[in-house]
Amino acid sequence: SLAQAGSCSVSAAADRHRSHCLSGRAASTMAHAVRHLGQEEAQKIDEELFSEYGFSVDQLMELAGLSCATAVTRAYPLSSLVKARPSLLVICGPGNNGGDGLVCARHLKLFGYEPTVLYPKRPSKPLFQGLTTQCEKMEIPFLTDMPEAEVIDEAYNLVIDAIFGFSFKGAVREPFGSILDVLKKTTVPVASIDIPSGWDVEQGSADGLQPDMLISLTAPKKSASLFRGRYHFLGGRFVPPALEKKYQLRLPPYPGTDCVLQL
Ligand SMILES: NC(=O)C1=CN([C@@H]2O[C@H](COP(=O)(O)OP(=O)(O)OC[C@H]3O[C@@H](n4cnc5c(N)ncnc54)[C@H](O)[C@@H]3O)[C@@H](O)[C@H]2O)[C@H](O)CC1
Ligand SMILES: [K+]
Repeated sequence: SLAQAGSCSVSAAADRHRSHCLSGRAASTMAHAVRHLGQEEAQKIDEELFSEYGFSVDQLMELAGLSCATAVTRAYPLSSLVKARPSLLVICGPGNNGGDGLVCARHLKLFGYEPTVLYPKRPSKPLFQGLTTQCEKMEIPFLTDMPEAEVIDEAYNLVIDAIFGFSFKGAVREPFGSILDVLKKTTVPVASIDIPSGWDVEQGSADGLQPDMLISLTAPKKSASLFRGRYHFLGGRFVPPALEKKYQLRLPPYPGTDCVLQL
């Protein structure tokens, strides 16, 4: 309200809640602030980070995965988990979204969680082999099959969906169609990395997965406006200002040294 707006000061704590503290007009301006990217645009920015800006995939994947682990820890701190063990299931797909999932699992293990990974389609590239070895050496178990929905609800506090990101297109192919069908039947919260898997990157999916959390990387994609879960975070604090300006991303300022921001 306007009365609240007058009493709000700009501080790190207020930063996260600033849209509640602004006047109606300013708040609606804020709502338009972060740009939502189309699929081709997201892929173009990604490509430019590698070609023009000299980043390697490994670098950005490490920062993306660390952001995801940090955001998950913010939304579901160890003290909030309902099961006796801090168990999580991380489902990784065949592309870079799956790679983010492996990095996220490794950091979550370092943060005190007990992640288990399902990684049914593994690319032969050294990057993904390395990330798999790192998880195995961290004593993160890998499942051979997708468990039934009831087993997931019984065994895990949370599922991390790292199946598809911004390059997903068309009808879901196996084995991921069956995996997503099971995931839709589970009642434990799902945290999706970058895109809720199975959603069209721009149009979403009316009968698709409905995650409790979405971690948008670099900038939210168009379908993020249809996200109805409790937690929407932005991560991937690696965008050079010149690139942000070129694509008019209008990213909200990350507080202090944080690598994530709740939207
Ligand atoms: N710039 C950034 O923000 C970074 C984001 N990262 C993450 O990378 C993904 C995008 O990765 P990419 O490899 O381009 O694609 P995906 O992981 O989305 O998936 C490609 C993978 O999936 C297969 N596939 C596509 N459609 C289908 C389908 N209908 N059925 C089955 N399989 C499908 C395709 O064949 C490929 O194998 C981004 O979202 C972020 O999570 C980087 O980690 C860092 C930079
Ligand atoms: K995903």
